[in-house]
Order: sequence, then C-alpha cells, then structure tokens
Amino acid sequence: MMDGHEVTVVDNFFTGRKRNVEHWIGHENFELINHDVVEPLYIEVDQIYHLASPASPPSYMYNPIKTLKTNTIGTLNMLGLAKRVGARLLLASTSEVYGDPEVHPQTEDYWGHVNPIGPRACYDEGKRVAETMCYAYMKQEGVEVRVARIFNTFGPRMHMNDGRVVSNFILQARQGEPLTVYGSGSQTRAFQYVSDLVNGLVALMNSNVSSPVNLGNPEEHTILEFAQLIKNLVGSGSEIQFLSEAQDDPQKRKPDIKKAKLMLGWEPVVPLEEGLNKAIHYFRKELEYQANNQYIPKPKPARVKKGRTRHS
Ligand SMILES: O=c1ccn([C@@H]2O[C@H](COP(=O)(O)OP(=O)(O)O[C@H]3OC[C@@H](O)[C@H](O)[C@H]3O)[C@@H](O)[C@H]2O)c(=O)[nH]1
Repeated sequence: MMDGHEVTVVDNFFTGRKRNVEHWIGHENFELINHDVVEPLYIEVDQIYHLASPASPPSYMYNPIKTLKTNTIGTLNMLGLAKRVGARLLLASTSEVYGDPEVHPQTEDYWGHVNPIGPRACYDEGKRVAETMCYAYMKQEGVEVRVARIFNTFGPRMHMNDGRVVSNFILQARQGEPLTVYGSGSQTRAFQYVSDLVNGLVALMNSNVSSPVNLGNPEEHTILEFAQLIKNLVGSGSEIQFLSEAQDDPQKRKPDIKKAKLMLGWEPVVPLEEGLNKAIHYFRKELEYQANNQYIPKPKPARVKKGRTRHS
C-alpha cells in the first residue's frame, strides 16, 4: 500500500484477527473481505499472495479436514482466479514439505520425508499437493506461479494462544509458568523474524524465479537452548518442564538459503535476540490490552417504579 498498490485482504478469521489490520481500515488503498477461500472468489487483481491456512500445529490439527480443504480446494480456487484474471500467484508453502528431514540443512531439491497418514499430514501433504497444483496450472494453463517454502517465523501480531513454541515460551516466561518443552528439547529449529519473511515474499513475487525457494533464517538452536534464551530475555524465574514428545515432530530443521541469496539477493537481517525482544514487547502490550478490555457484564440496576415502595 505504501508503494501505491491497492491491497485486498481476504480472511475468514479462523486464526486471523481484525485487530491485526484495523489500523489500515479507512486507508484508500485497503480493502478487507470476510471470505473463506474454500468458496470461489471473483475479484480483479494482478498478484495473489495465497497465504491462507492455519499454520500452527495445534490449529491445523484442530480441524484436519478443514486444513486439507483450505490447502486443496482453496488453492484450486486461487489458481482458478489467477488463470481467469491473468494474475501471478505466490503460494505460501512450508518447510514442513520436508517432513522429518534426512537431509540437513534442507535444500529445495530435497523431496522430503513425510508421514502421509500422521497427525501433521493434513498440513504437510496439503501444502505438498498445493505445490503440485501450482506447477500443474503453470504447465497446463500458463499461470505464473511463485512458491515460498517458509521456515519457522515469529513476530508481533502472532496470536497469544497460537500454540507455537515462540508464543508459548514468551507467555509462560512472562506469567511465571513452566516453559513446556516437548520431548528432550534436543530437536532443532531456526527462527526468522516476520519482517525478513515479508521482504523475502515480496522479492520472490517480483522475481522471475518460478521454482520453490526456501525463506528462513539459518541460525539453528535446540528447543532447550531456545527456552533458556527466552527465559533470560524475559528475565523470568520460570522452570523448564519436559512433556511427552509430539508425534512425528521433525528432529532437525534449518534452511539452506543459497538459492534465495543468489536469485533474489535476499537474506534475513534481523538478529534473533532483537526480533525476540520485539515479540516480547508485543506480548506484554497484548496482556495489558486483554486485562483492560475484557468484557465484564455490569449487573443491571433493579427497575423501581416511581411512587411505589417495594416490600419483600
Ligand atoms: O510449547 C511448546 C511448543 C512447541 N515445542 C516444540 O518446539 C518445536 C517447534 O514447534 P512449533 O509448534 O513452533 O512449530 P513446528 O516447527 O513444529 O511447525 C511449524 O513449522 C513451520 C511452519 O510451516 C509452521 O509454522 C509450523 O507448522 C517443536 O519441536 C515442538 O515440539 C515445545 O517444545 N513446546
């Protein structure tokens, strides 16, 4: 919008929130449509960022059929829209297409190691078939596609109850509750800050790279190290609590970003601690907001008719 583009946001608010975009409402380049991409959409656009789908494991596992519909029928609808209006479509794919990887770090030419009938399959396989659909539309119908494989991302405007590790640990640390580590905590992840991802998505959309590109920050940590880091940054005395391992949890994950560097001139620039401090600040404000804005119904005053005294 700041570059002069007209932006239409389409959301069914399953995991999104109006509050995340309310500061744009009224801007002449902004429009918000309450719509589920599982239903067809008829609008005129030049570029489609197809970001729809719950992304947090608890959210996408909550209703696996809906997750599958969003990633399959939703993607078909968006590709159909792209074909009809001649738009370019960018698919938000995921590092989860690599499953529990046997190649480390993960390069784009790795085919992945996914359990097709496990609890994560609705998302992993949903995104894999979404990629397949993009390339079928490209080959058969000439639709221009871009595929971003997004690695773990965090930042302000994440939902506090999102259920992913960053929001869980920050909330737990702030509230003095134990930080819940699933399994031994030796599994690794590499976290990128949201503004780096947004820059990568825009660079990819406007590039001529139609094959998949990893977008992530390659700085890798174990989840246990990550718990300690957040505890220290929050200044919290919370304990660390080990819970049972999540089924099919990828044990190692780190993007190889050579392709993005070479072909998009992109790499993440926000250091992990700086990004985490921004997220911690946001969650502190969110907790204050919640405390001040909870709707507590006021008791109705008794209606007393004038001129008459009530006796019990
Ligand atoms: O409270 C928690 C939450 C999570 N974890 C662990 O922390 C690691 C990261 O878990 P998250 O839920 O944040 O995210 P995951 O890496 O499992 O999945 C994510 O992958 C990349 C994206 O496509 C998605 O955002 C999401 O599916 C996992 O090993 C998980 O078991 C904890 O130890 N404690």
